[in-house]
Amino acid sequence: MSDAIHITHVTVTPVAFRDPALLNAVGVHEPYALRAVLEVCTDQGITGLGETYADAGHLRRLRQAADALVGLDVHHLGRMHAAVAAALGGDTGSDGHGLTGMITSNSTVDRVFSPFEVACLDIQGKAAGRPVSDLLGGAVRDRVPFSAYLFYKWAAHPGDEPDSWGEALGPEGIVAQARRMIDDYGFTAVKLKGGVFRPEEEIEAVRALREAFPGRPLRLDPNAAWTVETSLMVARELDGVLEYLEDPTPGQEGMARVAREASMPLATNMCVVAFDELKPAVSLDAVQVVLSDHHYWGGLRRSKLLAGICDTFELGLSMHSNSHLGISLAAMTHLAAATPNLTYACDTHWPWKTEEVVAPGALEFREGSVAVPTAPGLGVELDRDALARLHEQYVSCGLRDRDDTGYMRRIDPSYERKVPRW
Ligand SMILES: O=C([O-])[C@@H](O)[C@@H](O)[C@H](O)[C@@H](O)C(=O)[O-]
Ligand SMILES: [Mg+2]
Repeated sequence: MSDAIHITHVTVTPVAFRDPALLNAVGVHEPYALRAVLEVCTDQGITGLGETYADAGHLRRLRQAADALVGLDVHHLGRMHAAVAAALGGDTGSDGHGLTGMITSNSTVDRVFSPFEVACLDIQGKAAGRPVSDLLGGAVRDRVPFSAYLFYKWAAHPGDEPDSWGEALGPEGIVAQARRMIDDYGFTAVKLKGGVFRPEEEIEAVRALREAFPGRPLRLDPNAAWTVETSLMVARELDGVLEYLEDPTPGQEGMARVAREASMPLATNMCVVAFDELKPAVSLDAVQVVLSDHHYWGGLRRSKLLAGICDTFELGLSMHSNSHLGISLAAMTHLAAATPNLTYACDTHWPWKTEEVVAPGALEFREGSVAVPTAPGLGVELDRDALARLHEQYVSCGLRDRDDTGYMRRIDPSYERKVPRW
């Protein structure tokens, strides 16, 4: 029998990496995206990696949880989850940026536990000489497909030089962006982040994508910017064009009203974001596709539990993404590879990023997909110089919470966050 592997200490390093001026329903991305890199160290000398959000409250909770996990065996994930819950003692996080739905004390525990779980699976895999996908039941696919993730965007952050993507504020810019993303990465599915302009303009952009890329699955996600009536209008206009319509309107009741009449499935990463939201969603038939995300569903094994529930209730399963780095991409890839009913191309913000903390080579896009790493654990290694540089950038950039609305209001003081807006 293999030995216990005890956690001796955990390092939590916040980092900031450059992010373009991407527009969404609540404002615009700030010049830096924040992430936290976790290194879980053990008495066997094996270290595991995790990656998560780095908003100030979340960082504080990560550190509280880290102290409570010292001494536990990395195989005892259930005890670790309980230890995190006890350490947080009902402390509940908040969704300041308004893009990820309701946060409860249970879902806060899942959010905090997630990167520790990923790091412990990395350690278990390294100790056993097996990739993380094997610990999740084994890969059912060797490559994981991802979708192109298009954004309306400004050419630059105010005062900066234009980035290499340039401006995209209408159909022409969006089609050009899609073309480059498809040429560079080979994506086969395409998602447009909407909720930025009037719905008629976004319908036009989706139609332009359909014309430019016939046969490719298309998605539109306005992050609940529309009323039920507007959502139904868009659903009628894009009948036969969208693979799924993501979070057109706020709340399960509203989504259910849209779902009753829309021809395409509705997907969500806003109104079903925790286990206790599944039962009402199923009873209401509010959504047909759940976008999983191990960062808030409590890690990779609890995301597999979500997959089982979706399978049982005949819900489709796709994968959500925020701005992220390579540790997260590795975890997402292992999870998707080992989840048979994850049949949609996963979201990723990957192409928007120009800086990284993992050493190059382990994760490459080809034909829109990433090969599942076969090395033990997650199969990625930290680039320590890059980690130090991006940590310095975190210290000097001054950002401590994601605040797309606040940043937009600094540029346009008349900007208001409205849900729904149209
Ligand atoms: O990065 C963004 O602006 C996205 O809107 C992100 O925050 C969302 O959580 C996400 O991509 C989504 O699918 O809603
Ligand atoms: Mg979404």
